[in-house]
Amino acid sequence: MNKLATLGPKGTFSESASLKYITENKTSHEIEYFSSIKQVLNAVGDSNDLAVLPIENFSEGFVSIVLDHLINSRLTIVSEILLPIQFSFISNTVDLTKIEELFVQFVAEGQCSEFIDTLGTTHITSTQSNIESLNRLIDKPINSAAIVPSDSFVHSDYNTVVENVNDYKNNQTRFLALSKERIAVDINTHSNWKTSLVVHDDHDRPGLLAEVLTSFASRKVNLTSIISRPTKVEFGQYNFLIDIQGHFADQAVAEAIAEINKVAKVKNMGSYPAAKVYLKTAAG
Ligand SMILES: O=C(O)C(=O)Cc1ccccc1
Repeated sequence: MNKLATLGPKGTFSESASLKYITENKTSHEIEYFSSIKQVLNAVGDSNDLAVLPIENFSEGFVSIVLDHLINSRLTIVSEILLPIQFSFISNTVDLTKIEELFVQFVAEGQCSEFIDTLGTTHITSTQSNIESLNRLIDKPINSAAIVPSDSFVHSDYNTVVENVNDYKNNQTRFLALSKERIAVDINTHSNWKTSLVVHDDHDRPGLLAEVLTSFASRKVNLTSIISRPTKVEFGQYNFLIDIQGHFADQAVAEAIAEINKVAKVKNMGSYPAAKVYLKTAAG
């Protein structure tokens, strides 16, 4: 059976995204849970043919460890999955000034920064996953607290529960399904595709990025995101991860990529159906 690697233990948002991928794509993957994002990245292409990991949060932006691995790997993006993300603060302690230690996952910490600031000087212990945060609280129930997914715990088990401690009520995270092999999908099965590219040029020169962007603009290819990451080879050199609307088999996209190829190195990370964005509700 094919195995899908994701961040565990069971109950993480990454697991929810994996289940959504399996259901929507009708695959028969068995989920294998790893205790850190790094371990998931090491497993895909080795023991597992697929991985599902968070790549971008609504307020915190890109998850650099995943982004950097993706840029430097031979993995292909086969799907994006968007999930609404709500966190709760839980503790057995009622007087919040007595809390000595807060367990919070490193991607979650920034998303709940306003609430965490209200706790004052509480020691923050960074965890690898939100369910690790829950388990660490269960192991150390006195004078500690955790920030956990809102549907991951039994309310009556805790004396203090503060719901929706994320800074933005419309919080959401985009996950990617990464494959070691390209999976051929009929372009006609979806109407709304995205393509991710990594663009790099060793020779820093004026106007290169403008030329790249013009190749898309002149063909009315819409960019959905552009982000630079240091190459970590030479200071001041960057890879650009560019997401565009469309499939690499679309004429306009193919022509733009061919043109960019003449002036810079382009790596095609894959074309995949675009996820539907959760719109802001009247309640915020
Ligand atoms: O720990 C989890 O539940 C994850 O899947 C990682 C994560 C952390 C914060 C927001 C979304 C995903």
